[in-house]
Amino acid sequence: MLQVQGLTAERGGRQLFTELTFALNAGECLHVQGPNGVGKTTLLKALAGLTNTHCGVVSWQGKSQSDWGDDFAANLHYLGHRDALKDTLSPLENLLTLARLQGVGLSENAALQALLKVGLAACIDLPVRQLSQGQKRRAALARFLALPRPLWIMDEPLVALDIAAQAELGQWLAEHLSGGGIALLTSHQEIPELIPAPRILLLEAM
Ligand SMILES: Nc1ncnc2c1ncn2[C@@H]1O[C@H](COP(=O)(O)OP(=O)(O)OP(=O)(O)O)[C@@H](O)[C@H]1O
Repeated sequence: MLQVQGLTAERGGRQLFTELTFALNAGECLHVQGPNGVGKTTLLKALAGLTNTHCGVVSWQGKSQSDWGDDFAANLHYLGHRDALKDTLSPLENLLTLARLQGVGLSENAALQALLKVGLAACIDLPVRQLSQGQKRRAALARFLALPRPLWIMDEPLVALDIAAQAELGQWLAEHLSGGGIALLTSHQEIPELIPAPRILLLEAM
């Protein structure tokens, strides 16, 4: 379970959100909504433990982020505006390198299966710098499928994806949730139908 208690953040001297409190159980998805600049990315980064620009308590499985320390990251995948891929490496090398750096066992065959699932059969060995934006995003999504983690945090995951890939992402999210995973995402686009439907958190300008 992800628990958020009294989360407050400001950026550049401006209060973004204050005293946010909610909990997400296994199988639940939260769609964070709100206008540009309201603080959605800031919230997702705070929940992923990628910023310290906030105060309040974020707990995962009953233990606070600070108590988890560096081990917290192993519970989640984060997809940000940038795809966090090394440009000179192929999608396959990116995936295998990530797994190695994180000390996770991932066979080449399992990595290939994930890359095929995200539709990258034709560019598995190309350096990422030669991929289109949508292909880069697919390559970034491959790690969600190759390295199972219970918490998925996705900032505008639909950006650059074509219609077919958007529908597939909806399917992967649904499978993740039905397997007991938790997901938080932002999207200015309508997200493909999920079962169960996401809960909504609307951030409003303060
Ligand atoms: N590094 C930074 N330093 C100062 N202010 C920042 C910084 N990053 C973001 N901000 C400010 O924090 C506010 C919230 O930004 P954030 O990216 O969280 O918004 P958002 O809701 O995700 O917006 P969008 O829908 O445009 O992606 C914005 O007003 C932005 O100008």
